[in-house]
This record gives sequence, C-alpha cells and structure tokens, in this order.
Amino acid sequence: MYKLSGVTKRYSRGKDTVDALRGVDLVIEDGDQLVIQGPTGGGKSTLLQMLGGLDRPTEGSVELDGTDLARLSEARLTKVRSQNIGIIFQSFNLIPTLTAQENVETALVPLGVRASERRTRAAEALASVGLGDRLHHLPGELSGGQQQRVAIARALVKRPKVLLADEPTGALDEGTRDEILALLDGLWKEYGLTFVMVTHDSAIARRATRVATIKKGRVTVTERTPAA
Ligand SMILES: Nc1ncnc2c1ncn2[C@@H]1O[C@H](COP(=O)(O)OP(=O)(O)OP(=O)(O)O)[C@@H](O)[C@H]1O
Repeated sequence: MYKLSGVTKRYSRGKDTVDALRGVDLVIEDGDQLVIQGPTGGGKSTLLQMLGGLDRPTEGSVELDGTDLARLSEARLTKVRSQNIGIIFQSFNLIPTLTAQENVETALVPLGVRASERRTRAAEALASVGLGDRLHHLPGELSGGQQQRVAIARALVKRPKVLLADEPTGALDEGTRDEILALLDGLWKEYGLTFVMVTHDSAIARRATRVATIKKGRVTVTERTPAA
C-alpha cells in the first residue's frame, strides 16, 4: 500500500522555483488501479517519479508498505525499485543494441538471478505479452506496440507488486493503444498488481474506476462505477 502525506516537490533553477506538487495526500491500496490525469505541467510525471522512488520529495513522506521511500539511502532505494516496482514509459526506453530477450533480462541482473534462469524467465515474460516469436529481434526491428510489449515484459519479469506507467500509449496509434491497454488490464488482474497509470487521454480516464486529477500540484481523487 502507498501512503503519501504532505508531499511537496519544489524544483529550483537559480531564483526561479516551481512547486510541481503541493502538499499531496494520497492512499493507493494493494491491487488497486489508479489513473492520474490532468493538464500539461500539472505534476503527473513528478507524482509518478515519487511513487517510483526515482526522485525524492522536498517535503512529506512516500510510504510503500510502511517504508518511507523519501528517507531511504540511495542503495536501499535502488533495491526496493529493482525488486518491487516495474515502470514503463511513453518512449519505451529499450536499449537499442540488445535483443528483446536481452532487454528483459537486464531487469533480473540487479536481483542476482543466474544467467540461465534469466534467459528462461525473460523468454516466459515475452511469451506472456505475446512476443514469444520475437525473442531475438532488436528494438529497431519491432513495431511501436511490440516495443512497448518488450518494456512491459521487462517491467514484470522481476514479479514486482507495483506497476507504474507514464503515458504508456502516448506514442502509439489508436488501435495499438487499445491492444496495450487491454494487455495491461489483463496483467493487472492476473498478477494482482498495484497499477498506477499517467495519461493525457480522457477516453482512458473515463473508463477508470479511480482517477486522481492533478492540477497545479494539487490532487483530487474521484471514484466511480465504470460504465457497463
Ligand atoms: N527537473 C525539473 N526541473 C525544473 N522544473 C521541472 C522539472 N521537472 C518538472 N518540472 C516542472 O514541474 C511542473 C510539473 O511537471 P510534470 O512533468 O510533473 O507535469 P506533467 O503533468 O507530467 O506534464 P505533461 O503532461 O506535460 O507531461 C512543470 O511546471 C515543470 O516545468
């Protein structure tokens, strides 16, 4: 479970300061799905970075299962991230010189998994996202949707409890977008993930049951029963 209390993030550049988050309080229960939406510059990506332990708040606490990520040493934070948190991005962030299988294996290196087991688990993860026949392709030989599937396999191969997604369909056409969303929805349910997704897309937000809207660094949460 995530529990954010009074999270403020202030970016300073010379005399200019931007409060990207202003006193955010937010609870995300285990196994929940939360969609984060809001206008550009509102603080969506900043909030996701706090949840992912990719950056620290200026004030406040970001507890994951009772551990405050804001106060962990860099080494312990890296360990929490590599074991518990999978992250995917709009631009896939694959390593262009590695094959799909090698890209997925990279997530298991910090966990000390043996090379032979890394290969097997990466192949299984790629099969679970429908890419069992693309193990040895380089990212440049795959479509955008396939590259995002590789990134999803890389995020999930370590069996994290949390999946964070920053505009995961932002670079995809509409048909591919719907395929990736359906895949993510299926994986969320199958693995009981805590799933947080940032999106600009109001159609995605309309389908969600729990939406956090963030404007000028302040969050409002709306819960609703999805349309049948
Ligand atoms: N590293 C940084 N240094 C300085 N200011 C930053 C930095 N990162 C973000 N900001 C500022 O913080 C505010 C929130 O940015 P953030 O990227 O979280 O918004 P967003 O809602 O994700 O926007 P978008 O939808 O355009 O991606 C913006 O005003 C942005 O300019």
